[in-house]
Amino acid sequence: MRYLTAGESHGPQLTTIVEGVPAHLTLEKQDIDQELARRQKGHGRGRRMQIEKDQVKITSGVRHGGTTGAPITLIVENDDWKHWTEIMGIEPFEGEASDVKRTITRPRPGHADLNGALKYNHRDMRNVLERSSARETTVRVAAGAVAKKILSQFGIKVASHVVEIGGVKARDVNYETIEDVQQRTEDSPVRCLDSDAEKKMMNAIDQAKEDGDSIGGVVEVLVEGVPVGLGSYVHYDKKLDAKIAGAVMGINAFKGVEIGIGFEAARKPGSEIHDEITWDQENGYKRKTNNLGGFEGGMTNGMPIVVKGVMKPIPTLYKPLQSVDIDTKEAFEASIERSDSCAVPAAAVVCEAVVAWEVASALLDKFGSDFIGDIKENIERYEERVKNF
Ligand SMILES: Cc1cc2nc3c(=O)[nH]c(=O)nc-3n(C[C@H](O)[C@H](O)[C@H](O)COP(=O)(O)O)c2cc1C
Ligand SMILES: C=C(O[C@@H]1CC(C(=O)O)=C[C@@H](OP(=O)(O)O)[C@H]1O)C(=O)O
Repeated sequence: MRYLTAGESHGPQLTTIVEGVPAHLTLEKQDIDQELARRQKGHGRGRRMQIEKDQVKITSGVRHGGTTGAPITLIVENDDWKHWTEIMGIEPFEGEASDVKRTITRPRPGHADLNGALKYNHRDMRNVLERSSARETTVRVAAGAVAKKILSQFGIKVASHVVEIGGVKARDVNYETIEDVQQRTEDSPVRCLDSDAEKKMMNAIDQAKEDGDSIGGVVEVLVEGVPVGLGSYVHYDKKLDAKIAGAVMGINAFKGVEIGIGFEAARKPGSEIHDEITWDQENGYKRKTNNLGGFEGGMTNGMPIVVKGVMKPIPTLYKPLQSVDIDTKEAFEASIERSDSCAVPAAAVVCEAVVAWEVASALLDKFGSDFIGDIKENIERYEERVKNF
């Protein structure tokens, strides 16, 4: 599967074209809207999220609630667009050219503004921020919702939770089932499983906001029910753990990825890290532990996939950092755009989407991608062979 996205943060809409989705997958608008709504929630978001009520329009590739195998076009309109038509100057606007006084000439440290302006020769850095904005993650979540729907056909479940915000760490990351994680995180304003840490995280976000500052954190994505052997060791660009790492790093403001125990592996001997192999008649091969987060040799090993991503603090600060005006070259405080003070809970949903996408793509690479019924049969046959191996 592949997808492209297009659209500006304050333009009319975001669009994605998703290609390679098997035919005869039941896909309703609601499957996507519920993921879009999850992405909009979370303590610490700015005023923009009160303006938007993200809903998808499916304009191709789906008929009578089922996919046809043709490219699927997904559109999310920006409700805020009506306030930005003059500044954006996108057709069919027929007024004067954009008001030059609204030109952005003071780059924000930590955002794409200055590098993008230099690279593309934009003297108005709005041309950069409109596309570098994480508003684009709406349609990545929409594409991820399609991936999740594919995975759900084969009993593969995806969830995420927030494990750290602004230095406050969740202690109780124990959970019974993946449904338990899904339920408890939906009930939490910061998507955290530890209710003590949840309150401290909310306080940290409120404090950052009061101080005109921002904070980041760590999210964890879990994928359960994955067959053994997705991805491959035979070539670097077939390793599924590497693809997942790339997808997570591709999320705006993500600065690090861990698979399983990740960086902790540097501090422990092999005897405490590697997951011992067992076998029994009923279940076939299993692991006693899951330190390596479901991967060996770039392939899934049948254990749950466990991926962590680190999000840096939001760059736009109400207490701005020093910058330089690109017109006058004078030192200025950076431009203040309306902003989130913490978007880690929302980013967890984005992280889920991009991981689901990579896993679903690897699944279709292995088992075929034309008709959902053929894929089911292929998986059943494969799982039988693996069990009796
Ligand atoms: C869900 C989400 C919301 C974000 N909201 C903001 C925001 O309100 N203000 C801001 O300056 N950056 C925000 N960011 C981060 C910027 O988009 C990001 O830092 C920027 O694109 C530069 O990319 P980089 O941080 O990956 O280098 C957000 C990121 C995510 C994932
Ligand atoms: C719009 C979203 O996030 C935006 C991401 C973002 C950025 O710079 O990344 C800046 C803010 O945009 P605005 O200035 O319009 O408030 C966020 O609100 C969204 O997540 O849907």
